Amino acid sequence: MTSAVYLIFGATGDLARRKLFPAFYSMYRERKLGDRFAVIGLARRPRTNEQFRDDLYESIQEFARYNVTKDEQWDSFVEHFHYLPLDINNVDGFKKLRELTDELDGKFEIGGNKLFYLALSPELFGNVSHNLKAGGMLEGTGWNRLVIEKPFGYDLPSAEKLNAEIRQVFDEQDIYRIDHYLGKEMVQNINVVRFANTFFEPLWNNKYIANIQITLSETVGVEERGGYYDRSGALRDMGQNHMLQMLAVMAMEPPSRMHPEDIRDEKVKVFRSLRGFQTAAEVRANTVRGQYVSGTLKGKPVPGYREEDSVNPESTTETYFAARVFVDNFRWAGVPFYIRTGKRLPAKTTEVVVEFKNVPNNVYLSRKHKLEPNLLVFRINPMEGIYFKINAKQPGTEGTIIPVAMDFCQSCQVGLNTPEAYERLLYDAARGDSTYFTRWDEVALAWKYVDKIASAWGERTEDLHLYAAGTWGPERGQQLVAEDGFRWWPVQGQDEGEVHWEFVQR
Ligand SMILES: NC(=O)C1=CN([C@@H]2O[C@H](COP(=O)(O)OP(=O)(O)OC[C@H]3O[C@@H](n4cnc5c(N)ncnc54)[C@H](OP(=O)(O)O)[C@@H]3O)[C@@H](O)[C@H]2O)C=CC1
Ligand SMILES: O=C1O[C@H](COP(=O)(O)O)[C@@H](O)[C@H](O)[C@H]1O
Repeated sequence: MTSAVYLIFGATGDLARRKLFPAFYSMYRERKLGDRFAVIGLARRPRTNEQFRDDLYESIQEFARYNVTKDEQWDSFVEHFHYLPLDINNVDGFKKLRELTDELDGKFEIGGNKLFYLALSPELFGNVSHNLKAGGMLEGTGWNRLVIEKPFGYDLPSAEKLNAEIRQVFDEQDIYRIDHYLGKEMVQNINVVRFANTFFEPLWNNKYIANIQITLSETVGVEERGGYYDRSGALRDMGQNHMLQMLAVMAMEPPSRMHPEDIRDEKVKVFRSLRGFQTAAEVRANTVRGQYVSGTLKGKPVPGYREEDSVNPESTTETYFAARVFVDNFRWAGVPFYIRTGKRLPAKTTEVVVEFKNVPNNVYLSRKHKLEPNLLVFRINPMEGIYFKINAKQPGTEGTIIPVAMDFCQSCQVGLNTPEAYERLLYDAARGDSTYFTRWDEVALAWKYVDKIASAWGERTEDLHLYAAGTWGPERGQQLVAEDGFRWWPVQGQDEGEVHWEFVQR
């Protein structure tokens, strides 16, 4: 349990409401916060403490994992929450902030530790850092940590600028860059499955693995987020961060110890080994971008991307992105990693599928049995589990071979109520554990890789493939995998009952 004053910049915003406040409540209920903490909500609009606490209650009621009622437990939780109107661009406000922080620090016996959470648009990050220093917020005893949200820049040059601004004030070790996928239970489980079991690691290489597929599909459209998304697109919104991070976790070498820097060093080696694209033609051959047009999802008609209110009606921003990625090192030479993500796809799901090579000599071929490859599937989100597909004899037959599943359904056992990524990450930042936050060199290398794609795409728009909402993206996305003799394995989503592992006996 760590004592700290949590300063939430952007406390009236969507992220704070949907993720951060519910995370505080769960941490409190699970006794991870203890009693020596305070939370100061900061934003420009005026709010009294009472109004802020009412907003807090509503957000927890709507989004938290625990039920909440206005009882004694609530009273003792909410007394830790305070609000201060503050314009980040005005340093004078930071003096008041210092006074309130000191007052709460004394009242709750915190000892000077401060965690600054920037739930803000990234253009404000530099000014906040500067004014935190100028306003005297970083002086005194205890630690000061900065938690920042994605997107971390728009490309490598803008990310470098942002980083330089922040680094004028904070050391790298005190900066916690959020990639909330790293906070997901099953992403963290990938390392455990890989490094705590005897039978996966010997197979984890190009001798036995044919390809790895990472799918991050969403049923939601862009809705009211067009202001941000239309400038970003799927490649920057998901590809540069969540998808490449998951790829790195799958591909990294075992670290010598489970120390944050050792783990991040191994991920950096993966990023350095990514085969960068040299020409626009290479980019076109290995990537696909698409944009949804109107279609039907879950039986309901939905508008196309360009028809969304918050989007430019002539937008060429991609809402779907797929790529064939190679990690040019000893372990992975020749193994394609296929990654894809899209909005308005038929299912909300994140899955990582490892497709193994077939046995070297199929002794069953004479019986006309084409063996299905073994699959190991990490089901990340929203269902959580690990799934293994193997070939077995169908009972009662002369030797008919069928694929069967070994299915560890984590969410069936512990429910969908496992800690949310934000809870875990907030807790880790407060404890000073940066394992599941991205280090600057990872972020920079990921931008370097993605920038090549973005700039090749920027040169032409002819290859923006349109796909109907409710489908699995453009046909070209299927071809990308088929060209290598593979296919996307169907993923299991929560939203679409018809999407399932149709070839597996459950
Ligand atoms: N929402 C989400 O689910 C996710 C968000 N993110 C990232 O988190 C960050 C915040 O996103 P989100 O909450 O959606 O954004 P919102 O636009 O909903 O909130 C922005 C917040 O910033 C405050 N703010 C804006 N300007 C100032 C200023 N000059 N001084 C003080 N406060 C200011 C606003 O309050 P006020 O107007 O009162 O000043 C508001 O509280 C972004 O970087 C976003 O990309 C990342 C992943 C998911
Ligand atoms: O970072 C983002 O992630 C969400 C998807 O997150 P999930 O945890 O719900 O899978 C995505 O909708 C959003 O566009 C992106 O900014």
